[in-house]
Amino acid sequence: MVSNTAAKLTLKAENVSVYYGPTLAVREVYLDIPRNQIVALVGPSGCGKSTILRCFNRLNDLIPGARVEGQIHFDGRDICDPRVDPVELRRRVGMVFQKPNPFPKSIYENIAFGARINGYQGDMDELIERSLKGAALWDEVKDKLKESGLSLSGGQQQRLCIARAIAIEPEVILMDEPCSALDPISTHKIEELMHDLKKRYTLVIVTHNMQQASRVSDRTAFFNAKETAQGGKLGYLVEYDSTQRIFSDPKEETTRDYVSGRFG
Ligand SMILES: Nc1ncnc2c1ncn2[C@@H]1O[C@H](COP(=O)(O)OP(=O)(O)OP(=O)(O)O)[C@@H](O)[C@H]1O
Repeated sequence: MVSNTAAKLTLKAENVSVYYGPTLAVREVYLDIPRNQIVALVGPSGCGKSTILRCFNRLNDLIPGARVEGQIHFDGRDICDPRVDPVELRRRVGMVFQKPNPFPKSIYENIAFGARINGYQGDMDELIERSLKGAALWDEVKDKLKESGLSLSGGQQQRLCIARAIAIEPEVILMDEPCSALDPISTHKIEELMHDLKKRYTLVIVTHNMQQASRVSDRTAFFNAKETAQGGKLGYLVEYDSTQRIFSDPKEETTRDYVSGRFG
């Protein structure tokens, strides 16, 4: 029988270490990602946040020489198992990147394209409308669906990428610094959208913005890195707890210093 706690978990990283070639980049990470929550990964540059994020949908597979050790449980399976189909995994665990990256196609096609590839057979117009509404973009684009996705503002493009991600009905959405290329108003819109999205999805976000982490996330993982003898950096997870605890009463002094802006 699955325990209550396990039933509420979406993803669970167990003793995950990632190498790039011979170099260990981040070591021995344990992280539980609860369903319908937002988890923020924070920490100074090079501590391995993006590397860990990419483990959750096996995007590191696409980096030559990258190797992941340990286990990541998703829906009762270890997704690091080579028998798991990474394409199907990425349908269920979608990704939104730092720089908005719409396809050079119409707004409509930006969403229809992925849906078709994933075998969507329903009413495409209805899917486009539902996805754009889900990404809080419909009202702004409903009269120009045939225009290029690239004609939109940066913030609108990022919401188009979110619409594209949710059109294929993932369970988890990974976001790697989704607002770092956006102005404060667009950032605010995306943050509001995240609150809305977590009713249906589980979100894991990497952010350098401590205020953003404290505003949007339920749980925060603080990573740090130490210098290695070879002059590189080795990332590790310092502390993972409710966001409220990490920002008000963390266990570790380095966490307190980082979230209050004293280093990094
Ligand atoms: N494709 C790659 N090839 C080789 N090394 C890499 C690659 N991607 C990341 N690394 C190394 O892995 C370590 C962790 O990088 P990562 O980008 O995950 O950190 P991060 O915390 O997300 O950093 P930032 O906040 O600057 O984006 C760094 O030392 C980085 O140089």
